[in-house]
Amino acid sequence: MTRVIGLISGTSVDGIDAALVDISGTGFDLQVEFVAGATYPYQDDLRKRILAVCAGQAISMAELAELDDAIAIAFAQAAQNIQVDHQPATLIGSHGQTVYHRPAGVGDRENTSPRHRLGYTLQLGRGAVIAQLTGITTVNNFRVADIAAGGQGAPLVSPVDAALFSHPQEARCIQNIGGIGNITYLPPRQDSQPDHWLEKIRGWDTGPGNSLLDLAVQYLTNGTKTYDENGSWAASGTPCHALVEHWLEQEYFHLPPPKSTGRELFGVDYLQECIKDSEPYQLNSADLLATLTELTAVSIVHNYRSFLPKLPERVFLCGGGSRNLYLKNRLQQLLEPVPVLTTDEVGLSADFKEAIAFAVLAYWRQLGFPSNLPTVTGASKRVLLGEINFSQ
Ligand SMILES: Nc1ncnc2c1ncn2[C@@H]1O[C@H](COP(=O)(O)OP(=O)(O)OP(=O)(O)O)[C@@H](O)[C@H]1O
Ligand SMILES: CC(=O)N[C@H]1[C@@H]2OC[C@@H](O2)[C@@H](O)[C@@H]1O[C@H](C)C(=O)O
Repeated sequence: MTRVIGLISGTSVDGIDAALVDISGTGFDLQVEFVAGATYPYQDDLRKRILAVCAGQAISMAELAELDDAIAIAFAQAAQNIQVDHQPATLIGSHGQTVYHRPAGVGDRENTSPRHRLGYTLQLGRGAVIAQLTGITTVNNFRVADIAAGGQGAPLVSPVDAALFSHPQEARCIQNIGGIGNITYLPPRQDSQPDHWLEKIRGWDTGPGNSLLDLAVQYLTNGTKTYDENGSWAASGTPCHALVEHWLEQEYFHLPPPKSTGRELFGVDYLQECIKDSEPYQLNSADLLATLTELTAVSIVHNYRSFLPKLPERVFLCGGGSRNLYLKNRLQQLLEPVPVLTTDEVGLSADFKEAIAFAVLAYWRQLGFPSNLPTVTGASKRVLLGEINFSQ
């Protein structure tokens, strides 16, 4: 049994999720026991600097170095805090903070080969610094090896979903709704030989999760609120279906997987376009929020109906968006009769699933187990994910 800390701050940039877990087993046959989880919000100034860089603001190399230091120190502090009152961990898996993601094969429309260009991705918060500050071996930089092998470098949680949520008879979808949404499709495990089962797993980024909703709430409240708690503001409005239909024409929703995205596409500029599009309809604030929430729900379901081999028997939500009850209800209605639950209902924290996943990815890296799934990321082969930083 290895006690591992998983750390991530996602595209919402709301803070560092830390999970303390005990892991045993090998390959996809793992036992993962959740010991503790907590979210450590970024200091206001650090969050603003990160969001500015994510929005494309230019910074000097000196500022980049300072930002990287500040993030690494905050991550190391989160690792220290989560161990208080617990037996210490011997391994850390740190995703870091994504500040830039350029998916593979996107950006050069002239070239006829869809995957001709390597992706590029940057997660700040150096693992070597976290290892030195905590005294714990730290695995980080998980995405780069998959990208070097021609993959998207995301989503990486799909193999972890496969280990934790697969069912012998049931096809399942695990739908993360963070800043960005991503899906893992898990065919029934009993149906096929292990290798064949792995090849049938699918996963990709479905598009916006909460990113547009959070930005809209900040815009509508002049920054006094950061998200639509429980979706109650959106629930008080009426979605404009004509706008949703129009927004659904966006190329990303029609791009077949493998695909990944980020705030570079579904960020501030995208929201401004949406607001401009909405002007002729004279929507009030609640209607605008309801319409953006509808886009998140409809785009997820559009992805399912367009690209899954078949609809799953059950869908399990995770990520902060699973707490948006209006969004959850809309997903339930649109996917009827498929039940839409949360991962909590099968015993794994919806809030800390991503942090747990990076603990598992670090554990796999330490075992020397190649953990990307080429059918998900589009990589040419399975590779070891993550770089190991020893503390001495
Ligand atoms: N009670 C709630 N009601 C509605 N929305 C919520 C609630 N709690 C959290 N959220 C939403 O969840 C978001 C954070 O989700 P999460 O932490 O899963 O995202 P992330 O991990 O940063 O993103 P990603 O998975 O794309 O990397 C918040 O920004 C907010 O929009
Ligand atoms: C580049 C990057 O950080 N991508 C994130 C982001 O947040 C959600 C979605 O886009 C996802 O696919 C990915 O993270 C998760 C943890 C993943 O790799 O599975």
